[in-house]
Amino acid sequence: MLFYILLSALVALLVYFHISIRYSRQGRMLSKIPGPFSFPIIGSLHLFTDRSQRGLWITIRMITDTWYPICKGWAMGLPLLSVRHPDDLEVILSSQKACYKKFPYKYLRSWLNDGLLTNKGDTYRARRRMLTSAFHFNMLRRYVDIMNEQSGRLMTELRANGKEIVLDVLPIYADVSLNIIIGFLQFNWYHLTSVRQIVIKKEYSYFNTESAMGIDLDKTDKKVIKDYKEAIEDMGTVLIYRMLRPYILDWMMTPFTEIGRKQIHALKVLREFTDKIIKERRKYHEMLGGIKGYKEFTDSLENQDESESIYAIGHKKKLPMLDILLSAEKDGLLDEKGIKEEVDTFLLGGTDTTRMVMAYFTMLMAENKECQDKARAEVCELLERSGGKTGMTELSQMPYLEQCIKESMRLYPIASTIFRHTVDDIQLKNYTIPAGVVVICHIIDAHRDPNFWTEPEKFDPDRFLPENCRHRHSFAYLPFSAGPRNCIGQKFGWMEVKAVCSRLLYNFYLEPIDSTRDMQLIGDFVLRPADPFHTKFIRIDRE
Ligand code: HEM
Repeated sequence: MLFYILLSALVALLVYFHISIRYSRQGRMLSKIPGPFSFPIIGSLHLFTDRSQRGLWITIRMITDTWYPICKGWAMGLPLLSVRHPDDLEVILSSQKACYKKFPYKYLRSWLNDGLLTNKGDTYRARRRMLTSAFHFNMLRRYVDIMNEQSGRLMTELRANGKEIVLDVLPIYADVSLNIIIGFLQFNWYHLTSVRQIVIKKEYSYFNTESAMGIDLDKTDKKVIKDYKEAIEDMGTVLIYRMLRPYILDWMMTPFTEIGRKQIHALKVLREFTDKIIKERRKYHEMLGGIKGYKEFTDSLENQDESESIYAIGHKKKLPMLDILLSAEKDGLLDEKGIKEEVDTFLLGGTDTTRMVMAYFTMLMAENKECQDKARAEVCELLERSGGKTGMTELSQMPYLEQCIKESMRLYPIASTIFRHTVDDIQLKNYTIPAGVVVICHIIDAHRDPNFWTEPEKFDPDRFLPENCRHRHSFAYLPFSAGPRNCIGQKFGWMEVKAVCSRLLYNFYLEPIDSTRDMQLIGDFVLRPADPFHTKFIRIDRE
């Protein structure tokens, strides 16, 4: 008897839950938008029968193609709206009413907390303003040296493989991108000249000069970096797992489940890595007499003389990323937790992204020989004069290489899908959407929409000739997103990718082994191939 009473109560509760959601103002507004059939409670989750990462990718593509250009869905009471048309993307990404992030970014909060990627409101705006100065042109100029050094080192390693070698391109760029971002955070040692500083760097650098700056990773660092990369991959798996099972709440991520154990272990590794980077930088400043406050630093920016030496401690005019955070801490604008959140965020935002852009560029150059030769001719003309190095001047004079990278990022946008949460009603092209909806922005579908790109599957860098871009919808191409929450690191990432890709073409001919036509894609933090992808590298020997 008791069983039947409880069962009836449960059914009544579920019916109430269903009616109160679907027939609310929000539900009624969404009902006008087309979409797949939604069952009570589970909504459209029944479509996701294959819950692997491959299955997820295929189902989502099926949904966005079938219900072009907009569709709604439900998942355990959560209203979802899928958009891909540039007009709708423009409204969503430009709107202050939709610059919030909840699902699925909330699954990253156990790691990134209030870091820039996951934060919102006034704290977000204050931090974004503060961190923007790390990407000032004068700072970017200095980072070029790190990029040069790192890409040179990668080429030396690749060249040591012999005249010809077939490699899986996916892991190739992992170390170079991680080392460059550590260099960006710490800006260690590079431009420090005093003897005292050189002694300090040897004694106190956890990521000693060799590892952080990439001359030679020693064994300890290699293990640390391998574990770190695996932990990021594990967090990607956790993210997808939880996106498909929104009923799993944070408190359920315990050591008693496999997925809980995976997250706990990954977070431990990620935290240790970040703590070490911060600890090392603190020690460095202690040795040099302490860091200035943020206010003193920003005041001095006002009167900056471009030619001035900016690196000697005590005379800083611009700071590397981690020093901005430490100086903000000194002025009470940020605490230790905030520093960690931003370091974690930048490590995530700045490694897998650039690394995968380089990988797709390599695959596509190998498959498109004419474009490869043309880009190489441009690069060689510049690099033969500079002794193989890429300074700011060289990087600004590679228009065709840029077109090739842009076209790679069109076909394979690293952030293929991003999400926003509406906090007010918003008028899209054909529908008004209510507050409280998760908007899924399918950037990859906009990049391959035949209404905006002729023969969208074809690799054609000439699409990015200035005369061909002029009349294109400005939201048909969004590799770095757009609007108030666009990529803060785009100039840095763009420079890094050019530095590495130009050196690649200068050092190697590329030939296809696997084909991008057969490549199965999956998406977690970034868009990746599901399987290894092989390309042949043929060394170019010069006198
Ligand atoms: C070529 C490589 C890169 C691509 C394609 C890329 C793409 C993107 C995209 C599409 C977003 C928006 C994500 C969203 O709304 O969910 C984003 C955000 C972000 N990116 Fe990048 N990114 C790249 C490189 C970098 C680098 C090198 C850094 C750091 C140095 C970085 C740091 C960030 C951060 C912190 C955010 C969050 C910004 C905010 O919400 O205010 N990215 N990136």
